[in-house]
Amino acid sequence: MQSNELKAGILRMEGTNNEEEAFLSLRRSGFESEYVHVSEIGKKKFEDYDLLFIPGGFSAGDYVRAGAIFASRLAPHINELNKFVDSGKILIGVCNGFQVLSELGMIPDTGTERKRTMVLGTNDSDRFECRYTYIKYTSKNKIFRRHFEGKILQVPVAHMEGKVIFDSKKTLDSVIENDQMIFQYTDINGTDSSYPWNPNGSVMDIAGLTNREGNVIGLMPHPERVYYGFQMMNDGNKHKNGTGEVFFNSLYEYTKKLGA
Ligand SMILES: NC(=O)CC[C@H](N)C(=O)O
Repeated sequence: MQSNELKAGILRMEGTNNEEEAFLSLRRSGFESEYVHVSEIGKKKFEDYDLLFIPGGFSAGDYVRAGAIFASRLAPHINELNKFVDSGKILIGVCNGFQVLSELGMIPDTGTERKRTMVLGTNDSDRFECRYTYIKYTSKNKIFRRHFEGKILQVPVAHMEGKVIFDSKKTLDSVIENDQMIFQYTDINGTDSSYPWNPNGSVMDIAGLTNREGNVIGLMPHPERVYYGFQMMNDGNKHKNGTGEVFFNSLYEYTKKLGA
């Protein structure tokens, strides 16, 4: 019997450590989740999934650079991955997953052909930053707009290499012009973004970026770690729902509409 459920594939390899939170979050929001180890690609085909998720962690021990080895394991399948993205489906990377997408040159994708134009460098603090942050949703990206427009969200970060650095001003200008800056770090009021609000020193306080079309998403904070309200930090506000629930519901709603 064929399943009518929307299927999310969670890519993983040795050292990914957020796949279970991603698996459960995707499932709670309606997807049928399935792990795809990099060694299974080919046997499991990207085109059989409705969304692909690259989770956080320390793939290959962060050797070379965080995400570099994971990206090199995906590089032989880049045509298939590009086809997946060109079909309009969502490819999303969180933290180590964002590092992988940046290494692959899939974000911010400003050229006519995908080539690398950014890195996620070592945090300005030279430390692993593991704590709650606030991010604001400033873009008009259609996936999250309905729920997040004008909102400030609490989401935790846990990374050492999260500082967005572009290769040129031209890339930054193009990112702004194409509305690719999806999340920016801020304080709780949306006014201050100096350290520690911006945990890594990212240019323009960037916490999340998309490709030009808006369906490849990379972000450093971890919405899968705050699916429920009780996982949120007590900051005086009543967090009935976790940021993650709304985030993953948005992914589901968008994917469902795509297939309709
Ligand atoms: N939580 C994570 O995905 C960690 C990301 C990466 N290993 C870093 O420290 O930069």
